[in-house]
Amino acid sequence: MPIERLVFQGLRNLQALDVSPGPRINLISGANGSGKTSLLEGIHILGMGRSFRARRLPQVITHDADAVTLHGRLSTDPPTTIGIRRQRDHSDLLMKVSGEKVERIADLVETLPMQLINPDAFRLLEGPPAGRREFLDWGVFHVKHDFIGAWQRFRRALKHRNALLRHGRMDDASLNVWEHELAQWGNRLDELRAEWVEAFLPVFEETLEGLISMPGLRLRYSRGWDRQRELADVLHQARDTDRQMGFTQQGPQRADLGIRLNKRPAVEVLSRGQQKLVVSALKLAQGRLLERTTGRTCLYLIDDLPAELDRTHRAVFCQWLERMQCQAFITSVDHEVLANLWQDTTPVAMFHVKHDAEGAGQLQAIDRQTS
Ligand SMILES: Nc1ncnc2c1ncn2[C@@H]1O[C@H](COP(=O)(O)OP(=O)(O)OP(=O)(O)O)[C@@H](O)[C@H]1O
Repeated sequence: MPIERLVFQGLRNLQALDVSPGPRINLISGANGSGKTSLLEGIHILGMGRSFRARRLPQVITHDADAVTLHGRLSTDPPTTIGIRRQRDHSDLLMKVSGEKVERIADLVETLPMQLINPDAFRLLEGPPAGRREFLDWGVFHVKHDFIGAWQRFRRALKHRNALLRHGRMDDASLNVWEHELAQWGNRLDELRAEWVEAFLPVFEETLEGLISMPGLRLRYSRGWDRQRELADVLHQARDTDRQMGFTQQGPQRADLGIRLNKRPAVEVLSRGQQKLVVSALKLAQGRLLERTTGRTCLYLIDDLPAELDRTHRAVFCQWLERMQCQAFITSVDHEVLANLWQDTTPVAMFHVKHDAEGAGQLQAIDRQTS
């Protein structure tokens, strides 16, 4: 569901803001350093409980402020609100959904499904498997309701097994207990992931085909341990080597999404631009599958689109966003580049971030065309 109101205070260089974004395409323009990315960052924190560029949340608090407070209202009936507050001198992150305090980031993620497309996101193909696992689990989390329970039980069992391995004690009875739990929930995670990948593949292939023709490209899920063997046996037999290493070497915590072109790793053969299109197709396909399976839309945060895609691919990318009925926040230095890419029937809201001599950024609505 789209965000219909944003109220931010104490976020980087941005002055306190209270804006009503459009339900579909929101274009944010402004000079370098004006605060465009900071706006996307604030929305990202609302939905994910963390920044996409600061390791620690206090870094996003305006230099002379005590706290950052972010508030969003979603156009559900009745409206859903999300509130986040982080004080500089407290380590706790206060999170509220519809006025109720929540403890788990998963509650935010569930409330506001979002995908980020920025220069870092384009490293999804070349980066470590953890990024691709996160991508995979985002999809599974939103469409498979028992995923979070299975994931939490699996993580708990993994933590206990790793602790026993590290302490170096030959406590086989305890290991048996946690390995049993680990195998049970690990197998469940694998089933859910495999089912999701099966549904995702055709959507991804269709989306990619719409962006660029790449017939030899294959996406393959690997579960993290030998396909021919039971997880329980793998864990049992690996006890000695796992003890030496001090952690569990095989299992769903090592799963990956392999992306290959004509049997070679895609990163080795694709140009930077082609990699960007593959990642764009992955991200768009996530939102399309979410829409198809749950009827919910995914919010897209897209940082500096003109810099990332050429004119033709930019236009095709925007057509997908239009078709998907999703809400998107797209930044660029110059709004002219993005303003004419949309059909007359698509509601487009435009904002400009103006910054003063001291560097403070002010978000202003500059135009709006709705159908
Ligand atoms: N904690 C902070 N408090 C105040 N200002 C900050 C803080 N952190 C960063 N800034 C400043 O905020 C400004 C906005 O940065 P931001 O990355 O959002 O700009 P941008 O419009 O996306 O720029 P670009 O087009 O160059 O990517 C920068 O000038 C930066 O120095």
